[in-house]
Amino acid sequence: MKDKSINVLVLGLGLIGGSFAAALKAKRVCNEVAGFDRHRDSVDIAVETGLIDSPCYDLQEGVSRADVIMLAVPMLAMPAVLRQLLAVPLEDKVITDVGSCKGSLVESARQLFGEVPASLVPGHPIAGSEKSGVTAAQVDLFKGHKVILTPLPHTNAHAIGLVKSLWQQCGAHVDTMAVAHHDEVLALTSHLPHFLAFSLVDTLAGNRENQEIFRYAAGGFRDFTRIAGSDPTMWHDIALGNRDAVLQALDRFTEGLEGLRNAIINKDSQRMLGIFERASTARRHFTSLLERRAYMTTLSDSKTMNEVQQTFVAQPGGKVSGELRVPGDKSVSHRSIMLGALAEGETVVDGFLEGEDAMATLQAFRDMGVDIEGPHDGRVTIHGVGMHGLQQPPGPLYLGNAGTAMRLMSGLMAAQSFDVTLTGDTSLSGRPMNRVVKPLLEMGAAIETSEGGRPPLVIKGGQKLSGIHYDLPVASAQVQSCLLLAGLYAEGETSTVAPGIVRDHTNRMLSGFGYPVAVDGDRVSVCGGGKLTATKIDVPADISSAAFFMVAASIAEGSDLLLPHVGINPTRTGVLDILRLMGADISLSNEKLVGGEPVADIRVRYAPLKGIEIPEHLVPLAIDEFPVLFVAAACAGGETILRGAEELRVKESDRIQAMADGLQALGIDAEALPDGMIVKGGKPFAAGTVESHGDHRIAMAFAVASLQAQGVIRIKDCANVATSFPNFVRLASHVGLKLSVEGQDE
Ligand SMILES: O=C(O)C1=C[C@@H](OP(=O)(O)O)[C@@H](O)[C@H](O)C1
Ligand SMILES: C=C(OP(=O)(O)O)C(=O)O
Repeated sequence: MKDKSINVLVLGLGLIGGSFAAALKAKRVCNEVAGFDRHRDSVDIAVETGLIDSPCYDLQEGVSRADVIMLAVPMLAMPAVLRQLLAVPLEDKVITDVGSCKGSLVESARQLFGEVPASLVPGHPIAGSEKSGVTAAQVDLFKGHKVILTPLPHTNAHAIGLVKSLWQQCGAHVDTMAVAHHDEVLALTSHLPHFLAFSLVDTLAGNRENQEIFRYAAGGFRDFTRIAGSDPTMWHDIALGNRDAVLQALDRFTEGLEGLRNAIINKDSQRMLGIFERASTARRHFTSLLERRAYMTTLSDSKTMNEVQQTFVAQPGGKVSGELRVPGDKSVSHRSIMLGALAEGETVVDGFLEGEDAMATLQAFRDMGVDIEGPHDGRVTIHGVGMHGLQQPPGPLYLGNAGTAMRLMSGLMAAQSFDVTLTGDTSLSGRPMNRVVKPLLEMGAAIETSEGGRPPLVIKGGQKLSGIHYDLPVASAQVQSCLLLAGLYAEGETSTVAPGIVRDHTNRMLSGFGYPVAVDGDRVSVCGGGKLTATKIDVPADISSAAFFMVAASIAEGSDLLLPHVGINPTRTGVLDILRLMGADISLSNEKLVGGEPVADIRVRYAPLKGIEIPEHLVPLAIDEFPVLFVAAACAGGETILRGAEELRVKESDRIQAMADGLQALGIDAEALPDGMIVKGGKPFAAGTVESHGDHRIAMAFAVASLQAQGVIRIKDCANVATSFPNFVRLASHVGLKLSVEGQDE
């Protein structure tokens, strides 16, 4: 908005009102930013310190000049201020506020005005501080923070747009929520922690030993109680303004605390460790999710306040050498949690992938009441609850970026006795789910999707499933696995036939857990009603992660790299076959079977590559490796043609388009086909900037390209690399890539 004709009046020049005025004034987007406060001093200070353009000492006169009136007074003062506004002709003036509870404001407005004015846009910036008053105001208080607007169905769209754009001018990200939902969410995430902090400090301060306590109070006390220094009046108002939701939150907390107290009384170590482990990983999991990506993306498609656009900066040239153990296999890690949770007994998993995708699955099962210890150095211990032991999670299960988690879990969740909703980030929310929903409905499941068969999946529990035979229309291991997992609970036999070879980790692992699986040619089936027995799982290094370094070593002269303990399950080795057809020098040693999965050490040495027509039957065997194989193709002499790979268009991004665009941006002749690509290779990559579209494999593929580049390659939006390959930059740099990360670039 650059509407210089707008006059804004801020009523209440405390921390929030003062900062809002200061940010708007600094941006020079309004004709005038005026300020009123019942303490005249505050108005004078706001003028002296340049927070506002002009002072307002007469409320009625100020209101009559304003187009937008921002109510930034303490919550319990809101009704009185609204009453004063009643006396002024408001015409089409937009009114908004910053109160922490929206229900009470809306109710006051309804009582005073008869109905809530269409020009009232309730708002709440999530950016406070334990400091208060006009002197604490800061021009950048809202920068990068979230503001939640809670308009009513009849709120004027122009008014919403205007308020939204003012907040955006202050640097905030704006989300929209329903009033009641806002109050419930804030009661849990903000109000409850504040009341606990006040109560803890008050309790300790009243203790006879208080001197000693405060003298020796260490980091834990400091961290937990910082917010107890907040403005008492404000929090008094919030307690009363959001009383019902706050009481519910306090009750939930008291119940949890009582559980912990009992565990301590009974010396119930498993219970205690369960609580601590769940909390500690949930904290880490959510911190990493919230710091970098979509938070409640289903509520709004805007990006979050914390969305950090990581950019990889790859310097040109170099080679790769030495030894590199890449992280654990993602497919096996997901499945180990799912089957371990449903097994009877304790399953120990080693080599677990501590990437965000697998951690999302782990967190989801914790949310369903499964005690899971770790990961500690790749080890996870799952205390299985048996086939019918999962509990209803407290809310939707958030699966981040992980398609595998959502598709496989939809099969399991369809068969539970409780309702559950599966959600994901922006990328996952755009991926097709009808491929699993359709056959699950045939089995008797009750599932609703969003428009076009997209997530969230709302799954109704208590359905009786019956086995079916299903011919998969696409060669998808996720669809096949989903049906086999649902089949564990279905009456009779569930059988599948895929139109090509798909990864078979589910069958192998089911057998490892003692569940009979019949494999007859391309037909795979299970009968429902059996049980899983806990086992030990050794997760091999992920061949899909190793693939980046196989290509790296193949394209950079002088390279010689050893990748130990990589999974070489024959349903995953398409990348080895394709690279060998292109002339790569790859040798395998130390081949063995660990926990039902074949592994080997893979040595790759530089060799000149040639373009090939990629045999179509290899497509499902290398489905995740094409981004980096396109980089190999660009370095190979001649033309490489891929067809029959339309599935690449519905991965974390449209991988055909994303790679073709990126290759072209780096000067490579790449033509996107509906189901593949033609790459004319043989010349180095030019310097340039490419978009990864938040897709981990696109980001890592272009990092590898830098080895053959003439200048710096900048790769945008790389935070999702952590979904499948934690520590990629460190490990890649260790073997020779010249890679660094630029923080926030926008
Ligand atoms: O079953 C699995 O673990 C996976 C199957 C593949 O997906 P599709 O089944 O969609 O091909 C693959 O792309 C994904 O990364 C993991
Ligand atoms: C497609 C992928 O994963 P998912 O489907 O689990 O998101 C991948 O890792 O390349």
